[in-house]
Amino acid sequence: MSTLAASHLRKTLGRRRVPALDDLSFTTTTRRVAVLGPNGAGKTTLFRVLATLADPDGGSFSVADQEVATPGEVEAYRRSLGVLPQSFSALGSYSCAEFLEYVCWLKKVPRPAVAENVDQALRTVDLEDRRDARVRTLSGGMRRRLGLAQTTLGDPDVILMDEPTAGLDPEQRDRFAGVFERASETALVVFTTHISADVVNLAEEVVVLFEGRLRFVGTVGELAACGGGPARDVSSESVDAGYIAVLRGEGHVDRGGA
Ligand SMILES: Nc1ncnc2c1ncn2[C@@H]1O[C@H](COP(=O)(O)OP(=O)(O)OP(=O)(O)O)[C@@H](O)[C@H]1O
Repeated sequence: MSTLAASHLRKTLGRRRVPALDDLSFTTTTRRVAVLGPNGAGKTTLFRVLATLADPDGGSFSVADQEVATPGEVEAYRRSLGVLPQSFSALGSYSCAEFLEYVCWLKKVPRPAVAENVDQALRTVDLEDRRDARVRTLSGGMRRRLGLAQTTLGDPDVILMDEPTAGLDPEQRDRFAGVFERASETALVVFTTHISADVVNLAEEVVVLFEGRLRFVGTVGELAACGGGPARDVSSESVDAGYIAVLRGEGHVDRGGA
C-alpha cells in the first residue's frame, strides 16, 4: 500500500519558462515520506499535484501501483485521500464537531458513520474536550491538530500535509508527532517541511527537490550519511549536513522512478 511513484512529472506555473516540476521521477516505499527543498524548489507544486488540486503538464504518479490519471482513477483516489494545506483556516464560527461533520459530508462519509468518525478524529488529536468549542477560540497548535483530525476522516489510505508543523512551539510539535505517528499506522503520509527535526522525528524516507528536480531520494539515514557520517547517526545536525551536501550536488540519488 505504501509505494508512491512519480514518473516524469512536469508542471510550469503562470508564464514562467522555468518549470516548477521538471521531469520529476522517484519512488518511495514507506508510510512516512518527507519532501524537502529550499524555497521555490517545487514542494507545494508537488503537493498540489499529488492532492489532485493541479494537473501535471506531463507525467503521472501512482499510489500502491494504482495510476492516478484518468477521471475514474482520480475520483477513486480522492475518496481515499486526506489533505492538510499550508494555510489551513477552518470555518471559525463552527464548533470543532460541526466542522468535522461538514468535512465528513464533503468526503461523502455515509451518514450513520459520521458520529463515530468525528469522535474518533477528535480522540486521535486529543481534542475531545474541545468538541463544542468554536474553531476561532482554539490556539494555533490546537487548530493545526484539528486540521490533522480532518485528514483522518473517512479512513484515508493517503494523507498529504504541506508544512504541517510550521509555527508550532516544541510542545505542540511533540503532540503533533504523536498524532502523526497514529495517522501513519494506517495511511501513507507525505509531508513537506523545512524543519530537520521533523525529518528525524516523523519521516522514514526523504525526497529532496531543487529547482523542480530530484536531488535525492532515500531513507533518513541515507540522507544523513550524505553529510559524511555513518547512516545510523540520525540527528537534526546530521540530517542538515546531509541535506546541505545533497543541495551542493555531493549526495547521490539512490532510487529513481520509471
Ligand atoms: N502561481 C504561480 N505562478 C507562477 N509561478 C509560481 C506560482 N506558484 C509558484 N510559482 C513558482 O514555482 C516554483 C515552485 O514553487 P513552489 O511553491 O512549489 O515551491 P516550494 O518548494 O513550495 O517553496 P516554499 O518553500 O517557498 O513554499 C517557484 O519558482 C515559484 O516562484
